Amino acid sequence: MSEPLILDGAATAKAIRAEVAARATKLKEAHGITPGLAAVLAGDNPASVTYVSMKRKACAKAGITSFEHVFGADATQEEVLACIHQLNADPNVHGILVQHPMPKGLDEDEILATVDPAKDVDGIGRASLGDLVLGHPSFVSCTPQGMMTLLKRYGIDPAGKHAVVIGRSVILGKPMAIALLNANATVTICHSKTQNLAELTRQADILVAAVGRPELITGEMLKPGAVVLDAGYNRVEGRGHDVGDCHFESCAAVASAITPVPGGVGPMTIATLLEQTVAAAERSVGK
Ligand SMILES: Nc1nc(=O)c2c([nH]1)NC[C@@H]1CN(c3ccc(C(=O)N[C@@H](CCC(=O)O)C(=O)O)cc3)C=[N+]21
Repeated sequence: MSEPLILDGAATAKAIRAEVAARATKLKEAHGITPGLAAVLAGDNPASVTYVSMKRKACAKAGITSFEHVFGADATQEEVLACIHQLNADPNVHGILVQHPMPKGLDEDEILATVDPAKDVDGIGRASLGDLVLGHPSFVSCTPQGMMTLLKRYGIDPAGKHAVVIGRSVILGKPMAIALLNANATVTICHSKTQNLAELTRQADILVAAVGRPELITGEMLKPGAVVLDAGYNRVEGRGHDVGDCHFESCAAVASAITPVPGGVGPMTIATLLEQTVAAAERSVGK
């Protein structure tokens, strides 16, 4: 097999962020508004803290104002809900991101359901997920949407392909499976109780790894020529950067196209969040 196509999420995200910045400038000039994104964080999950700080920097560069509401791990449901209500009512806030996972003791479902659907730029509230299932998506969970954008920009059409999604989380595996189905793929969803995982992954024309198990997927589990999208970001002791759910070298030897970690799916997640925030601000002025 020749060298695979590297699906360069970092470069693609950079192009999207430039488009977002131009749209933000236009909103400012035409309507005098600056898009605003609020992050609500509780507890000190290290991945969440990293993500919120990356998001803050990306917003600043794209001309989006960011707001942060940080609670301790002992925050009460009432405090967090009061914060969401306040953000729903704030005209300077066009997007609200509730950092997942919320600490145990908080009812994350209720918190997400309280976010105004018009501001659910992270796409994981009931209304957004329902719209995705109905086939007329409003805001889509950022990581799946980022992967779909990457496929589109590289001219990879899922229609008629067998897509195998590993993982069934509400922010990743489930919405990715639905998005691929909406794009006319034949979709199989695998998870921790799946038997004969390798037998299924070997049938994948498009393989999406979204389980949070470092290097679970190896080259011998792939069909030659598969397109591999790795949404994993695992902290592994002794490795200088996050490690994906796929073993890169062995997978790259078999795949026709593959996302690296870092520099693949991660940057697309942030670019999508910015894109959907600008879209929310545009909709708020009726564009
Ligand atoms: N409501 C919610 N929505 C999320 O989208 C969400 C979340 N909660 N909780 C945490 C995870 C984590 N996440 C990442 C985003 C970008 C990178 C990313 O850009 N990573 C860089 C590497 C960054 C570095 O380590 O310097 C890369 O892959 O190139 C990683 C992880 C979004 N998440």
